[in-house]
This record gives sequence, structure tokens and C-alpha cells, in this order.
Amino acid sequence: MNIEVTEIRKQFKTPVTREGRFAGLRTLFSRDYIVKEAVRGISFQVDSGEFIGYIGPNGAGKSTTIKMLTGILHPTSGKVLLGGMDPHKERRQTVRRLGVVFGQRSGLWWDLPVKDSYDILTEMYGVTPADKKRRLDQFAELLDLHEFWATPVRKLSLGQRMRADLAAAMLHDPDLLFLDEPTIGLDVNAKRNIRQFLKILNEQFGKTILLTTHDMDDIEQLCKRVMVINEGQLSYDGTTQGLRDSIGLPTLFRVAFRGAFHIPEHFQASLSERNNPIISSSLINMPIHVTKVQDNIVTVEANRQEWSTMDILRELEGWGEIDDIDMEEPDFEDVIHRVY
Ligand SMILES: Nc1ncnc2c1ncn2[C@@H]1O[C@H](COP(=O)(O)OP(=O)(O)OP(=O)(O)O)[C@@H](O)[C@H]1O
Repeated sequence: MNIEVTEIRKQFKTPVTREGRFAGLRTLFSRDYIVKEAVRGISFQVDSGEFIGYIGPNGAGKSTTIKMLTGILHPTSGKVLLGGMDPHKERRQTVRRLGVVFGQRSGLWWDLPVKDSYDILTEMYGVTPADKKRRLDQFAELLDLHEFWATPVRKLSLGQRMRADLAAAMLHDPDLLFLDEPTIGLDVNAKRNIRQFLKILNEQFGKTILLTTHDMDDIEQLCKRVMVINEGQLSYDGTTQGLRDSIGLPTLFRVAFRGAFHIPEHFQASLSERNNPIISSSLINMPIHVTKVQDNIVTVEANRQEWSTMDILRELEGWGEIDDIDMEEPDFEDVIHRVY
């Protein structure tokens, strides 16, 4: 199911709080409001089958956007269409095709065993017993649900609860999934399991997934495309690799030479800068420069926006006979840090 979002805005009006006698009553009847524009004119399209990340700093407007997409909030202006339907006006039809998972709170009944929650949900969505059985068998295996099948939700570990919630969101076989922080608070192992499951949902089941997260490993490992929201507006919409490239943090190449090698002087900017910052400042703009030489290993920082990997390798080959090369991309956390 595709998503079409056109120029959506959301303003929140909160009454100005009065002070002094009868403050509460005066606030209630006040005509003065503070207007907060949480989302300020966002447009994007998501094709069926995409796995897209939606990231931004705290308070940027992510949850407000998701609430408008899922029909919980109505945009102050602009339009949302999910598979051609308005999620607010055609709520019943859209809800059937949506799955929503919030990492911070469970969609299951706290005191009931997991399986009882599934019974209620399948009733609510009118899922046939045969479909219910088929889907639960499938997810029980993929998410290892059996170990806590009869346990009340409140007694589950965070990782178990997340698995139970994901299966719950899939019971009515939605086309489109909204996931809000599905790996929050999980240990490395549990995160890996959840990511693997999400990958299967997207690649094998063809689900369209929009993922909100503060975990940049989620984005790197799962999403080809990422949108960044900053102060209510999109500041980036493109490939994850493109975001990395646009920030221009250097890639590190560690090259081991066999035997003698020669580094052309103009690539030694950083080395000489350490010794003499004045001489080399004009050379620092070279697309690659050597930052360290230790025995036969040369470390080179390269700006891959200016030179392709092939250009860089060709240049390095000219310096001597290469024994081995190790390449290290900039850390995605660092990239995002620059974007925010
Ligand atoms: N119901 C509301 N009334 C008034 N202001 C609100 C309301 N909901 C959100 N806001 C404000 O709108 C802005 C965006 O909030 P939102 O929850 O969408 O951010 P977010 O990107 O999801 O943040 P986080 O990463 O912390 O969850 C914030 O300044 C928030 O205080």
C-alpha cells in the first residue's frame, strides 16, 4: 500500500496559563492561545514495498506525523492518502490495512496471557479461524512465541513483549506497518532478532514499512531510504547512502604495501600539517590525503563525493605494490549528528 502526503501541517493550540486567584478557571475561559506548529508543510510519497526510515531529534514532529498518517490526528491543512484512502475520513477501511507498533507501550492487554490478546484482536478484525491459525503458526516460529504463549503480558521481558506486539500487529495481515522505536531498550541479541523479522516482513511478505527510531543501526541495516525531519520540516529525503555522502565525512582506507612505496607530496597534507600547519593549509582540500604512515601501512582519508572508490584505488596502486586494503565508512551516528 502506498503513501501520498501533500503539504501536511499540524498546529497545536494550548491556552495561555493564567496566574493568581482563580487561575484554573480563568485559564479555562481564556481566549489567548500559544500556537505550536509541530509539522510545517511536509510532502512525500512512499511506494508499495518500501522500507523507509523516519528520523529526527526529539520534538522534531515524528510522532505527530505518524499520528496524522494513521488517522489518529487530523492535519490542520494538507492531505494524507494511504492506498488512495483518507485515514481520518475512511478510518474503518484504512485501519484494516494498517499495523502499528509502539516500542514504548504495548497494544496488548496487560493482565491477559498473550494468546488471549490474540483471540480478542482476531475477533475485532474479523479474521477467520483458519487465517488466524496459519498466521500465528508462521509468526510463532519466526518470533519464537511459544515460550511465553500463556504468560500475562505484564510478566514478559521487553524483548518478548516486542515480539508479541509485532505478531499482534500482523494478525489481520496489514499491507502497511508503522513502527515507532521497535528496538528501544533491547539488548544486542533481541535487536538482531527484531531486525531480522522486520527484514522478512518487508522482503518476503512485501510489507511497506515506515520506521521511526533513534537507533541509527536500525536505519543502516533496514532502510534503503531515509527521511529526516527537523523542526517540523523535512531536511532530507533520499537514500541512506546518499545521506552519508551528502555530509561528506571521510572514508578511511588502510593500505598495506608490499615492499617500497612512494607517497606523492601533495597527498601528505595532513602529515605535514601536523608538523607545520602553515605550509600545508592550501593542500588540505585534496580529495584524498594521508593521515598516518606506520611501517608499511598507510592510512588515507578520502572524500568519496569528489573521487570514486575506483579513482582512489587507482591512485593508491600508483604508490607501490598493494598487499591488502581495508576500508572503513564513517560511523552513521556521526553522520546523523551533523544533520541534526
Ligand atoms: N498534543 C499536543 N499539544 C501541544 N503540543 C504538542 C502536542 N503534541 C506534540 N506537541 C509538540 O509538538 C512538537 C513535536 O512533537 P512530536 O511528539 O511530534 O515530536 P517527536 O519528533 O516525535 O519527538 P520524540 O523523538 O521526542 O518522540 C513538540 O514541540 C511537542 O511538544
